[in-house]
Amino acid sequence: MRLLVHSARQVVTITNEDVFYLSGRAMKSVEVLQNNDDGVAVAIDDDGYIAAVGSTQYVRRLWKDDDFEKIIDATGKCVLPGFVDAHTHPVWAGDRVHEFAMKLAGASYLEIHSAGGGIFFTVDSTVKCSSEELYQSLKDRLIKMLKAGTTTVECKTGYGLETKAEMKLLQVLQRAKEELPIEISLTYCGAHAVPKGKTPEEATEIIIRDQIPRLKNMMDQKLLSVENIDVFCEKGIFDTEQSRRILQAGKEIELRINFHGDELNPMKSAEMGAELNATAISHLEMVSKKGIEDMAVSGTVAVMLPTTAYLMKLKPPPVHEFIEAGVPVAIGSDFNPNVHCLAMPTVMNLACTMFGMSMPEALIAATLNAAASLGRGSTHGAIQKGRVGDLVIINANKWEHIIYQLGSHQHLIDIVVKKGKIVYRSTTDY
Ligand SMILES: N=CN[C@@H](CCC(=O)O)C(=O)O
Ligand SMILES: [Zn+2]
Repeated sequence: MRLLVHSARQVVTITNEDVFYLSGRAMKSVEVLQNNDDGVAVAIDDDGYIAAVGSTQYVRRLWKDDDFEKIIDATGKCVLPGFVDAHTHPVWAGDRVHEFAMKLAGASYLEIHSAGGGIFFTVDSTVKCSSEELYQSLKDRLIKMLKAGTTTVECKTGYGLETKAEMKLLQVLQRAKEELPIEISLTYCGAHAVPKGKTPEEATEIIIRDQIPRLKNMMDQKLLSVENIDVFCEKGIFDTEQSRRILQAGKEIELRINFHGDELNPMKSAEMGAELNATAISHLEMVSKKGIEDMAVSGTVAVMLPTTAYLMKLKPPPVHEFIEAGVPVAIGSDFNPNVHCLAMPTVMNLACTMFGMSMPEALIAATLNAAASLGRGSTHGAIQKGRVGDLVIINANKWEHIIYQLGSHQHLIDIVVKKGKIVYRSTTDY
């Protein structure tokens, strides 16, 4: 056995049902094991999967202490599933702190983008960097995410745009996937913006005729393992029909559809995504009622991004309409040079304060439902026998502190476990 965590004050299992996600009324509460005698324990096997969860006495009867490679005494602490960040753009160079100042002074995101800033500024800085430089900054960001409790993260390309540069970003992410202890779900997002000097139609053709076939070729040669395809479906970027063609081409090479839609303008992205059986759609501030209904039917996950709405002062998306309609709602940090947030505890706090979510809703959105948005709803995001042994152990006697104590996750997170291995321990930092 790889790991025993025992005597915890609480273990938040999320659910005891055999489900891939939670929605509707089932999001109102999370399953918490608490035992006032000798606390609660989790045992993780040699392959990194959860072998047992229950009272410390029960779990300790199943094995001898000598059977475990490592034992953690979690007396007085709470154990949660590792967080799953459903949406990030982590590989880029050149910060945009100057644009933050412009936005504070009133400039809008699309104004900055149309004037050649925004994504274009980042692309210009990124393409000048070597793969090694990009890898080192990516690694630094991913390790910070891990220390903030994220054990699985969706990572997009999108700051290369041209074919060669996009393939380079995919390779940098692939290296991180192979070398780092955080699990990565890799997303190809060549359609993040229309490269300068091209029309959206020309860019769409290049993506379909050149980039996607190259991607397939590299995947066939096992040089890349990309899981998802993304596009920025937005007025002035890729329209809904161009987005549909790109996503369909990705689907044909067996990528899951997971894209940006209905953010700044109503685009009927949700309706289009549901038609294509998208796994997930992000943002959705401007979604229509029909779009919500269609996503409920197709089982598409709605990925809400509270940091973006906060920074850009967007109208909050209709989170409760999604939940009541039966759509699985997830959250993500949307880490990118526009929104510099690496920590899911902060995202959960903003989901509550900005979007009116309850703490159980925010935690489910940051674990099981985020896992579902990455095709991992049956294996990640909950502490159940047979699921991956990803844990966050916090120095608090009630799990809600991880959301309530805004900006304090560094002080609360004691240990992060990925597949039964300790990948971060706060004491080693001091
Ligand atoms: N909307 C498109 N992509 C990002 C922003 C990327 C950028 O501004 O660099 C987002 O999700 O918010
Ligand atoms: Zn994004």
